[in-house]
Amino acid sequence: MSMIAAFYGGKSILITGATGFLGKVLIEKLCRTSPDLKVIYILVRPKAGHTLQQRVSQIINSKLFEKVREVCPNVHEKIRAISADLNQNDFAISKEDMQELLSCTNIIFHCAATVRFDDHLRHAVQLNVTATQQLLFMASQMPKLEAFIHISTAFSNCNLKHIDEVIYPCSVEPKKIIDSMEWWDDAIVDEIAPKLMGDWPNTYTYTKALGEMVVQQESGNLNIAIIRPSIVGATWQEPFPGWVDNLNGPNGMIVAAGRGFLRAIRASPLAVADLIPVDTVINLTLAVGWYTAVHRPKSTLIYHCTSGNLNPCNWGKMGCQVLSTFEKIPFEKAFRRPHADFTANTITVHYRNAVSHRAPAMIYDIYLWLTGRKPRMTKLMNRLLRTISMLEYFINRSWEWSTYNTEMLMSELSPEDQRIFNFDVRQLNWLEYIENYVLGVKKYLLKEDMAGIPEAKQHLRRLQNIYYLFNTVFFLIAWRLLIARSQIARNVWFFIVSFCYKFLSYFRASSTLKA
Ligand SMILES: CCCCCCCCCCCCCCCCCCCC(=O)SCCNC(=O)CCNC(=O)[C@H](O)C(C)(C)COP(=O)(O)OP(=O)(O)OC[C@H]1O[C@@H](n2cnc3c(N)ncnc32)[C@H](O)[C@@H]1OP(=O)(O)O
Ligand SMILES: NC(=O)C1=CN([C@@H]2O[C@H](COP(=O)(O)OP(=O)(O)OC[C@H]3O[C@@H](n4cnc5c(N)ncnc54)[C@H](OP(=O)(O)O)[C@@H]3O)[C@@H](O)[C@H]2O)C=CC1
Repeated sequence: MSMIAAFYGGKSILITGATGFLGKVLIEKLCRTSPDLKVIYILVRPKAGHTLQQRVSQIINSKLFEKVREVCPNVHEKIRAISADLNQNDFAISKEDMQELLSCTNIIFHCAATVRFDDHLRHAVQLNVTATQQLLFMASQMPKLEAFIHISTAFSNCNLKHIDEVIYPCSVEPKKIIDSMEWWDDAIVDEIAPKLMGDWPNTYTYTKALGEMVVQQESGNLNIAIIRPSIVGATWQEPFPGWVDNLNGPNGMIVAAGRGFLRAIRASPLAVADLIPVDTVINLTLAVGWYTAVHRPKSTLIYHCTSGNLNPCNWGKMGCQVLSTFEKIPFEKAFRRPHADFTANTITVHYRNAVSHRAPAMIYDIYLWLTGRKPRMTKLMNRLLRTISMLEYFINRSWEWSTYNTEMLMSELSPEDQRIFNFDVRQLNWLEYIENYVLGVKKYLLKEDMAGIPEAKQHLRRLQNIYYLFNTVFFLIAWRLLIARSQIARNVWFFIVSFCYKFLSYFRASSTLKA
């Protein structure tokens, strides 16, 4: 019998960020392994014309929840959506709902965050710091609370090279920043942001570091743990391999490479690609929830959920496997044949951006314009290059994260729990994982049918022929222009033509003699 699964039986669990990438996998695993849990409260905001109930139904009726619907047919009754906006005071939760949450909650998983790298500092502080502070305040009023699990990121200290499972202080106290945000206007925030952020590359990683400090400072008597995942990727094993549903992190790059937009990226092929499957993160999260509640460690434990020190894979190997998977499983509607490489040299990057990214986009836009359609490729390409520029920081460096607490927890689990809540990345076969990842991007993110593969291959062959034709025409025009302007080019051309003529004459003469 799984101790972890049994632990969640009969429990009331509060989840923030439940509609997000990690949140969905968390609910799925909880409902599948502990169908006898009492209730999962999820704090959800109505969005894009969808009511709360519609948002929940969309999740429960999705492919990801296929197994859950079998194991726990009354899953609709287990999930109680509470209208909440984490940007508002008291999260804009109604009095009755708040009362129920305060009196019933046993475990909190705090996943909500803004994960955008370019978010305005004010918004990032509001969600990643102030909302965390407010949630901790709510937690302190929950008599039945057994554990508060905060999801942070392994990159909250990306300004360091070696990172231990401890909280590192930021130079300015989070409380001061929260207070200042109330009276600083946007112009002041914009001016002061780079000074506050120092050597953090973006508002996301900086505010996640502040969020951890808040957790430490406001922990009081709460039983808290922090989980720091690195770059979270598609599912490895559960509920099925390759599930992914957003364009964050590597996903967008895989789409861009598979559709032939991405041709070159500034990256160190030997830098460690610290990817971690989302189901591994969730298994660790549930194990940490159990351990924190049952063993009540004396201090707040931090768990690194990373792959680099236990089973490293570098960007070079990952990129090769992504590209070789496209050969077998091409994406539909490719702009060009997938071919991309990593380059470390800045001049080469500028050259490749001009020749391999911007020029084809402009040529295609001219073609669209000439055929009476709206040009769009240059805009799309600029967006891609902007995204790449934000990701570059993470693919040109390696970090070392120690994993003592994570390994300690692994050894505390029963063999049954080690199997059901597996977070041992040493068992991960990268080549197989990446192949399933690319397949998952095609099936679950791009929603492409596998039956379309022959047509996609045919399309790539057509693109290849267009590429050869374009290059030949381009070469001939360039050569013709050169000959018209340069005596040297004319001499070379004369030499080549006369050489070919002599060779052909000799070949013809010798074959006539033989006959
Ligand atoms: C040699 C072979 C190469 C083969 C590929 C190999 C893969 C290598 C990849 C390397 C990737 C490394 C990634 C490292 C990441 C480190 C992460 C740290 C971990 C974390 O803790 S947090 C989670 C990560 N967070 C993110 O990834 C968020 C990043 N996103 C943003 O910050 C913003 O979205 C961004 C990129 C600034 C764009 O902002 P904006 O221009 O305002 O666009 P929108 O977000 O509003 O979206 C508009 C539009 O664009 C679509 N979109 C968004 N992102 C992408 C994308 N990456 N690729 C393609 N399209 C994207 C979005 O869906 C919208 O479309 P609409 O149709 O709705 O308009
Ligand atoms: N994905 C990754 O690679 C990594 C993620 N993490 C961490 O994991 C956690 C989850 O990330 P992930 O699932 O990828 O993020 P997503 O962007 O997929 O999900 C974010 C969640 O937060 C919710 N949310 C955002 N703003 C509000 C608000 N004002 N009120 C209520 N809910 C809100 C979103 O709700 P809505 O659907 O309404 O927008 C969504 O459910 C984060 O803490 C992140 O820092 C850490 C390392 C890597």
